Amino acid sequence: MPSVASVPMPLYVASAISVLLFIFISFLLNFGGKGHDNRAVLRKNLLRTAAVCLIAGAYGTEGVLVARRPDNLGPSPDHTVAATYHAVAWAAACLRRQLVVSEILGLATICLLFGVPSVTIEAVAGGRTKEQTGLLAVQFTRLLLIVCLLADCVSRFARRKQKDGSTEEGSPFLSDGTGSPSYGSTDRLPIGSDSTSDSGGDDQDEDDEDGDGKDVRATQLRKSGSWTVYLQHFKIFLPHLIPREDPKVQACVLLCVLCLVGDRVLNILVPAQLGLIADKLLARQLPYADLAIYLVLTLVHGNSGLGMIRALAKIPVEQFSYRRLTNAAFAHVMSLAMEFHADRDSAEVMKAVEQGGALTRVLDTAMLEMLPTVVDMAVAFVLLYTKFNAAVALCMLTASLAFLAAEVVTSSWNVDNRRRVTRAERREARVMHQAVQGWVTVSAFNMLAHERLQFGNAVDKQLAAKRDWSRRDAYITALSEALIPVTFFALACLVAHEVYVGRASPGDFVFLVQYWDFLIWPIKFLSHEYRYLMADLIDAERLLDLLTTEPTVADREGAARLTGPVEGRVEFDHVEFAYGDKRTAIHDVSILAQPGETVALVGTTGAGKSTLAKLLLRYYDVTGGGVRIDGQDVRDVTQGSLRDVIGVVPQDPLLFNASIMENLRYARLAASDEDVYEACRAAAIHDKILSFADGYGTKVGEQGVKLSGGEVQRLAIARVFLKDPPVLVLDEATSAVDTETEAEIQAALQRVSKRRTTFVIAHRLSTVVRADQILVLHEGAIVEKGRHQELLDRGGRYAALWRKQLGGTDEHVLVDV
Ligand SMILES: Nc1ncnc2c1ncn2[C@@H]1O[C@H](COP(=O)(O)OP(=O)(O)OP(=O)(O)O)[C@@H](O)[C@H]1O
Repeated sequence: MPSVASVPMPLYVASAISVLLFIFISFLLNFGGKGHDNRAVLRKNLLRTAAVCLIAGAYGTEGVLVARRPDNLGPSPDHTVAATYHAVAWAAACLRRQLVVSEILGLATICLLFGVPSVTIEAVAGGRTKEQTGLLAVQFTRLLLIVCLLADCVSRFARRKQKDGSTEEGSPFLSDGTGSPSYGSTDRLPIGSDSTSDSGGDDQDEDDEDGDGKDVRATQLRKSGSWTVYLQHFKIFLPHLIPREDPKVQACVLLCVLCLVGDRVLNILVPAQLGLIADKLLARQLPYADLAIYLVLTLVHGNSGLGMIRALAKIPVEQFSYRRLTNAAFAHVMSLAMEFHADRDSAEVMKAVEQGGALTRVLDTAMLEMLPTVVDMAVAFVLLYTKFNAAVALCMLTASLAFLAAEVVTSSWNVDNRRRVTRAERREARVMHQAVQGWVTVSAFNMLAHERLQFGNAVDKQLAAKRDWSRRDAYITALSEALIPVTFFALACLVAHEVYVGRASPGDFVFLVQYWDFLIWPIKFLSHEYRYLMADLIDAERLLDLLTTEPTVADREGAARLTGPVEGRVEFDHVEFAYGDKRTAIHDVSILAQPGETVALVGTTGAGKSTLAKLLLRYYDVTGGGVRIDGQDVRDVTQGSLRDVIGVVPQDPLLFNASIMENLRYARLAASDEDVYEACRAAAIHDKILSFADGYGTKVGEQGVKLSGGEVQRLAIARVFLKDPPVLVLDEATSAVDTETEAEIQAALQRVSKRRTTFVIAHRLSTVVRADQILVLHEGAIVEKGRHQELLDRGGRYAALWRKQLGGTDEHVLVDV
């Protein structure tokens, strides 16, 4: 007699797994979201709520009816388990404040997919008992309700589509319109911004202040919504983490994967072998041979076998990510424009790059640790299902997913604390860097105690943040790990029952005990890794911020090199410029410097002289007009080729903490020793260098602190001589030398400037009297223009400046002119 038992049991198991996975994935996608926008929810009215409740009730009834079915109809635990899973899923949907369209659609589809075939099989089977007919009626009613609900969802979706017209047509149903795979929430809670976070609000604000508002992007990231949306921001790191073009690293990844596969096989073989030994012992046989096999298997399985090979193969994989990521971060930071560097604290930038290094573990963690664990769970499911029954397998799967879900929830409780830690670390680095770098100022003002206090506070803050994070981490670990013995207890009860009823042997129980270790360890590891992966991502937020910062000055697509040989005709054509939102720094400035001419820029402090030099070097782009060299706009040529033809002696030249020779060669790496000596002679510093104990090998200290201001300036001039560019910018190049040395350098400068266009920025007017043009700047505009004598004759601003300097007033008087 055909009976309900003719429905294939795997159909029920598959349906239970589908519903379980659907709920889990739906949870993952939704977690962190504040809610769903109108398009994604069905208003919860009485009819719909009643329909969902009835479906849940129908599944519950089906479960009870099947469980209580008389034995002669064939016990069907899989059917009962599947019905229970569905009942719970629908009950959970009913308990939500809103009915989410995607969830209803997903659940209904799964139910129809598995429900229709099973009900059809049961319906066509003849000779039903009264109970079977009752069960069929329940199932049929349930299917009808589901179809109605599905139709309701679809019609609502269609109505919505009509209303929204094309706007929604293009967007995926589950999308929030931003292309993100979320459920369409627009206003989401920041990840981890739960009310239970113990990071005090005040502290938070204070820390944000520490960031000087530079955490804007990180804040945007946090506010971006659920963690799936959040993770998408990190896509830009993928090329640096995946070894697409490196066969050696690819081979190592493959080796790791093979080790993992071997590991998974041994995960089963080792406990199976132990089960075999237990069975032999119970049968009073001596299992020496099996014990020897067990020994070999465990040796291969452990850290002295596959573990060691994997550890060795992982080294190049980790180094690959580190190399790519840090090089990319360094190159990007260095390619950013002056605006960025003027705005950021260098210590913080360095710390951000260092913190971002945590991402190098991502490939390792995601590919080599987390992915295999998912495979482990699938293998364990099949194994437990074939060895025992669906209940045992589903119990394991449910517990694992619940464990992971708990991890996702609990980890989010600590996200704010982690952000506080990274911010506090960056602040600590900044305070230390500023104090160490500014040691001279600190000690000159006798502020050592103050700096110690500042640093101490920064350290305390960092430790307090870390303490909060670690404490919460310990609570989270304790909470999530409490699930482990509970799961083992449930599994052990189920297997013990199977042994008791004779469907499994005691050896199978031993198998479970050993296999449990292999199974739970990766799951524990997975959740642990998830937590640390989130921490790594938080640490890398500022690096992400840096890497996504567009340079404000960049080479145009296909920009050519400045074509040469460059004669040095420099033209400022009605140039306008302002720093950020500040008031105009340069206003309608036009200058034409013919090749070989010397143009002097004089004027009050803050008049805009150095700014003009920065515009020539294209550290900033003009906001109006244009700057041209030999008729080529500096914005149309590559920055590299532009800076190759300009030599600068800045107001405060920076020397690297290396030998004098190395510092000089920085201008031209291929320069011979004789070229360097020649340049130094021209800059009147050669004899001085030879008088040092180590001559050209003398270390200059950080920023050249071991040299006098005049010596540093002359070395900077020598560097430019060595570079030998067609255009020179001397920004107060001789301000720090005595009158005698200045005369020497001036003579040298005149010699070299004969062949090149030179811009001289000077406060000391005696240095510019021979200039071909003298431009007097005032508040960003040229107010006077001419040669020295012409300007004196005019009796204007320049003449007044000149008189004051002749009168013996010091340079500071110029500030007030
Ligand atoms: N990075 C910057 N961001 C914002 N404003 C700036 C920046 N650099 C300079 N400024 C402002 O632009 C104006 C012109 O500065 P600039 O350095 O060109 O003056 P200067 O004539 O060279 O002065 P000095 O003779 O003292 O060197 C000043 O008011 C200055 O405060």
